[in-house]
Parts: sequence; C-alpha cells; structure tokens
Amino acid sequence: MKLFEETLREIYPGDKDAEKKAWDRLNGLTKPIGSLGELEDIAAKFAGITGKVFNEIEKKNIVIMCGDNGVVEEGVSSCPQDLTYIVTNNFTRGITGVNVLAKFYKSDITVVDVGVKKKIDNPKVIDKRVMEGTNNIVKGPAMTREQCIEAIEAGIDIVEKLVKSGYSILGTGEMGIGNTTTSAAIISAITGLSVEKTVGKGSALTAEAFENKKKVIQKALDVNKPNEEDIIDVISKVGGLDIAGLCGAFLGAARYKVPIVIDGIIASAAALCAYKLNKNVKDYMFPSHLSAEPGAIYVMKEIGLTPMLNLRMRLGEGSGCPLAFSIIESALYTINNMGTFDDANIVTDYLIDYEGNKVIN
Ligand SMILES: Cc1cc2ncn([C@H]3O[C@H](COP(=O)(O)O)[C@@H](O)[C@H]3O)c2cc1C
Ligand SMILES: O=C(O)c1cccnc1
Repeated sequence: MKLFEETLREIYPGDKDAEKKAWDRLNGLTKPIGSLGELEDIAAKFAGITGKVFNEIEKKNIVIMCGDNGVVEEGVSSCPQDLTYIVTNNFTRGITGVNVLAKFYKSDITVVDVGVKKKIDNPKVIDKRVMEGTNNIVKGPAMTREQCIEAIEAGIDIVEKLVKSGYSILGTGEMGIGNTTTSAAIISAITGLSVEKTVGKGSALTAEAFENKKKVIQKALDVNKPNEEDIIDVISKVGGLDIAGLCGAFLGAARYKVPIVIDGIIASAAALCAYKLNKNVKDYMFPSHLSAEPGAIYVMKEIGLTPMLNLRMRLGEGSGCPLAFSIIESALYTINNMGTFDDANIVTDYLIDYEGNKVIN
C-alpha cells in the first residue's frame, strides 16, 4: 500500500520546457515544418520525459505480466486455461510471437508470474504470485482490494529494478486466457460504454460463444457494480492480476521517468486504469498499435493518444512493443542527426507551417 500511494504522489507531468526545446530543434531541421509528422511528436514527447533534447535508447525491455482468470469457467475463451501456464513458460524458450519480434528489434523481455493458477517452477520467470488465478467475476469480485494493490506494487517494483539496471524504454505485455473478457469489463465500467461496443472475440470465438461472452461481461458488471470513480474497486471486482500488474508498470514508468509502450487491448485497459489514477501518466505513454479488439479505440480516445500503427494485430504478449521501439528509435535518430537550416545554408524567412502560419526560427 505504501509503495502504491508513494508512487501516485510522485508522478509529475513531462518537462514542457525540454519538449519546447525539442520542437525548436525540430523546426530548425532542414525540412518543411512538421513534415516528419508523428516522428516529430514522438521525439518531442520523449524529450519531455527525459528532460533532454538529444536522447538515445540504451536497452529495451518488455514486461510481460502473466495470470489466470477465474471467469474462463463461463466459456468466454475458446482456449483451455492451462495455456496461460504453457505460454508463460514458452516466453523463456524464445518461441512465442513476442520473443521473435523482441529478438529482431533487440529488446529484452521480463516474464512475471503475478498469479498463474498452476505454480510455475522456472527460474527465468519472476515470482510475484498474488493468488492462484482470480475468482470468477460472474460470482463476485476477482480479488480483494489488497490483492489488487499487491499486484500493482509488483508492477511498480519490477519497473524500478529495470530502470536501475539501465533500461531506458519499457514495453507492456501479458498472458492470461480470458483476459480480453476482463479488459472489456474494465473498459465498459470506466467509460460507461455498453459491452456491445467494447467486447471482441479475443483469441477467436464461435458466434454462439461470442453472444455468451457479452452476457457474461454484462452479468459481471451487474453483480459487482464497480465504482468507476474508484479504479482499485474496478480492477479488483472485474479485472485481472495481469491488468493490475501492468497498471503498476505504467505508474512506475511515470514515477521513474521512463517511456513506456502500450501493446494491445489488455495493456490498453491497464493504461486506462493508470491514467485514471493519475492523469500525468499519459505524458510517459506511447501506444504501439490499435488492437483489433473494438474496445481499444475507446481507450485511446479516453486517454487522448494516437496509436502509431494499425496492423489488425490481436495477439497481445507485448508483440506490438518491438515495432513501436523501432519507430521511436527512428524518431530519436532523426532529431539527433539531421542537419539544420543553418548547416544547409538555407534562408528561413519564408517558412510557414502547414496551417499557413509564419514560423520564426
Ligand atoms: C497460443 C496462444 C498464445 C497467446 N499469446 C497471447 N494470447 C492472447 O490470448 C489470450 C486472450 O484471449 P481470450 O480472452 O480469448 O482468452 C491472452 O492470453 C492473450 O495474451 C494467446 C492465446 C493463445 C491461444
Ligand atoms: O489486442 C490484444 O492484446 C489481444 C487481442 C486478442 C487476444 N489477445 C490479445
């Protein structure tokens, strides 16, 4: 509880002065104003996080929170629950989707057991087990408030250790059969949007099972009546341990001033929770892609973020993060290395932006 409260108190907005200096540099580079589009936004936002105009990424890490969800007994996933256990172990064997993309883009991963039902006996998986999978949210709360905060604190603690060991950008991933159900429940609870709007087919469902999934989420909301003003109430009643752990990772990244990338729908639901707990967290978040799950777009709107990519991806695991890292690194390399108008002997007194306003360099 102490770490959680202390972290919430120590999250500040990004450095607007550094961001402004980054924009001054971007506007002085030898190109039409704003012509590198979102690459410029990314470089400036990064400067706001570190307080420096020139940045390089030393080491990258994707934090993968793994946990089971009691609601799978309601038939909300086509996959058996023990896939959570199997895939969690597979992350340490280098054979999953996120492993391959992370390897290609030279990112490390950190695998965390925050509550897989069957105990994981694997030294490469960090043991932060809060409980043996959550309770079925159709029958009552997923977990207690204390368990929820314990999982959030696990996320903060992992991030603190990664930052101290030199990681300068983080990503978010998860594994937990049934977690597209808990994600939709959280997004509906917080935004007030109907389940019809936020629910998707997750890893895949028959038409009949999809109708059942919608009813299950609605029932979980009716039974638990989560209070949208109280994010711990929402996560502990209709969420999951993976979402709580990732929420902690977002809070920790903002506290320790490192950029953090949002992956798919589950990480998006966690990002929304972190944002509602402290709005400054937004200044540290980079959304990688727009998940194919329908709820994702509403999360992005609610936080006010624009995903870099739309590749119809719906894997989770943190698989979007390496792709985003490559774009962010491209943005940083550009601001660091492009020549200025002065370098290029180009007179700038004619410069206007795309809206037609005069730009003074
Ligand atoms: C082999 C396999 C690997 C995965 N890796 C991530 N997920 C993804 O699918 C699950 C969520 O979907 P649902 O809510 O429908 O259960 C999560 O574990 C998510 O990370 C996987 C799913 C499968 C089957
Ligand atoms: O967008 C995601 O993260 C996602 C979508 C479906 C299943 N698992 C993850």
